[in-house]
Amino acid sequence: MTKKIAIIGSGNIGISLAKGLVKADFAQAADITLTRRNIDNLKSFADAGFIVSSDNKQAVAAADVVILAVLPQQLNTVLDEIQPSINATKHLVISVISGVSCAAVREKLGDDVEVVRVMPNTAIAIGQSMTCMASDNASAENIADVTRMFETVGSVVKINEDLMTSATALCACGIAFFLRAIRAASQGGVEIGFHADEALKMAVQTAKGAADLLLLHGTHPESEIDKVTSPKGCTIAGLNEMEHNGFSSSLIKGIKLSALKAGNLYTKEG
Ligand SMILES: NC(=O)C1=CN([C@@H]2O[C@H](COP(=O)(O)OP(=O)(O)OC[C@H]3O[C@@H](n4cnc5c(N)ncnc54)[C@H](OP(=O)(O)O)[C@@H]3O)[C@@H](O)[C@H]2O)C=CC1
Ligand SMILES: O=C(O)[C@@H]1CCC=N1
Repeated sequence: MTKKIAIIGSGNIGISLAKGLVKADFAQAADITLTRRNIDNLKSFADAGFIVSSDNKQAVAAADVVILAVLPQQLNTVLDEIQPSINATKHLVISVISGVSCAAVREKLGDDVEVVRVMPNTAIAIGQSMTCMASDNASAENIADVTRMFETVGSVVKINEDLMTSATALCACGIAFFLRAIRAASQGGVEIGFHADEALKMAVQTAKGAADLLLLHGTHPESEIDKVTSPKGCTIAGLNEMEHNGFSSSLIKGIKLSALKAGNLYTKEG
């Protein structure tokens, strides 16, 4: 039997996940219920065959897998609301919410509920997510199921739960960091003579090539950089100028601050 999925909180990441699961043929749209308070914003998804609803309790009651995807500050209201509809023997709860432990979810939903915490990124919509996963009580079977689910929409790494906020910064926020780097490169491209659209296309393909070199060769970035930097050449001149201006340092500092912030997004009191 196909498992029914309820995505509670269908905003940026909930929708990206739903699209990715359908695109990867992991689920049919009709097996996924999308909830949010303002369902007018989900009209195109209803048209595409998803079930859309503002009734979280009903969505949970009809589901086998409950995916929590509201903002951390919206979570307590949702947990209080769905708690009476949760059945520990039936439901597997998956939370994508930053900074909220499996134990904190169980504190509201019940001690015997299996909870898996996952941290995908928005590239999940195109099957290219880097998803980190942790649980302190899910069965091996449920862990394997969740791994399979998220492997259909990208790569999955199982980590210790205490590293989940670090994973949030590096992988989930990381999408924005690399996108900003691409934007900056395209802005540089405009200054040196290209129209904005062609500069962006060139920067995007160059970034993709860099990532693919590492993925396909399995090499370290510096060894690929060594192949680009001709002695007395223009690459090393540009790279060193960037480093003098704090390129690596600013990326590292940004990731550290994001990780710190990710750990402080939620309070039990709401
Ligand atoms: N965006 C990202 O790249 C990633 C986000 N995350 C995590 O995912 C979670 C969601 O983030 P994101 O998608 O960006 O945020 P959004 O604000 O885009 O989505 C949250 C959604 O929750 C809905 N919502 C709020 N309250 C309720 C409620 N009581 N019942 C049902 N739905 C509700 C909102 O819609 P409405 O107001 O209509 O109810 C909104 O659509 C966060 O906890 C974040 O930490 C994790 C990984 C990556
Ligand atoms: O910015 C945020 O808080 C969320 C969590 C990770 C990505 N977006």
